[in-house]
Amino acid sequence: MPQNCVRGDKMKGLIYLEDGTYYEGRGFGKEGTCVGEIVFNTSMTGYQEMLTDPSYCGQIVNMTYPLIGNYGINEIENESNKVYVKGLIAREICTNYSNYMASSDINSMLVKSNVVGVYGVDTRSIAKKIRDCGSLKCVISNKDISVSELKEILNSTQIKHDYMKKVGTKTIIKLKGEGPKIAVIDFGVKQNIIKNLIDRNCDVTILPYETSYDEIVKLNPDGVLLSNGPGDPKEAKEAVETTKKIIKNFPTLGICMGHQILALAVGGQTYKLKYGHRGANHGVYDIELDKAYITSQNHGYAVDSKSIEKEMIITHINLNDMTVEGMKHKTLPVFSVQFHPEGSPGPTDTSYIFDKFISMVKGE
Ligand SMILES: NC(=O)CC[C@H](N)C(=O)O
Repeated sequence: MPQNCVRGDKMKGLIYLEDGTYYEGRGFGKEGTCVGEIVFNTSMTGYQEMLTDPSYCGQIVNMTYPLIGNYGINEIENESNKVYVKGLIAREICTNYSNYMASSDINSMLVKSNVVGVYGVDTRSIAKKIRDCGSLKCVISNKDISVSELKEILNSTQIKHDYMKKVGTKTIIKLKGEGPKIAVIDFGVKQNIIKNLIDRNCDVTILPYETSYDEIVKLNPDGVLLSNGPGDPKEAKEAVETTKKIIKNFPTLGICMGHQILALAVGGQTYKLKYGHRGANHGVYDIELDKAYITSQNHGYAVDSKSIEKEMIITHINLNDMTVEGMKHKTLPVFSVQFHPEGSPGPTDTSYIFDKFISMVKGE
């Protein structure tokens, strides 16, 4: 059993936010300094899924749950084959894990993946700060560095918004199955979305997000899934154009980024939320089923409800802030959700979304 000692027990850790606030803690993970958008996640578990979720690409994640690492890192709960989170902030880090599945600890994972970590700070007060100020640019470091040096780094570093290019498959991946042929447009797809399709016997083809409409037609899929992914949906201009054609000809499901791209494709608008939704217990109301669900969420943008009214019907709303969580097309077999029906981390109570999609694809 590894000892509960983080390599950085003596390592300094500093967080500096663009409004001038700074926090002193200790360092862990890879020794270094990184700049990114700071976001907070309120899940009590699921740090491994979060670290490997491509939708977090470029972001520094502040975990409000006070103990991170206690069940270790395993070979199974990866949402991709890389750590995409840029930096990690925790109240307390545990490397003395206790779990039969674990084969490594969170500190080793961050070191191996070149990810900077800071712990020993009040992550709940940081979350409150983000809630008050809205989305913030941030720099964290576990090097021997001063606050004024960090400020300088923050001001001189521009955050590049090219995350979509960094994630997702670059080649076509085929996963044979006996059921419906599903083409997944990969904006940074989570493995558990693919797993949900495979569990339903689908024949899955994962396509780079820049795949042309003609190439999709050649595959002759029974349905198309627009995946989750990082960044601003408005940057996926070509994908929006391709989606306009896809929805006229194929049953389509959009998840998270896919939902936002679908909104843009029907002439709607998306906007940046003040501080986003990231957690495993966001209440969502399914209007058609008259039922509330606890969902897993990770998004910083949302669909403007008024802007989609002409083409779409709103099917789900967020019970905290009443933002759009799901919609369906008025005439075409096309629908989408902002939350994550695959959970991971989080409840899988809304996995009925996948069943609904498969039924739709089969024309049931
Ligand atoms: N998980 C996702 O697909 C996130 C979508 C988009 N990048 C957002 O932050 O809103």
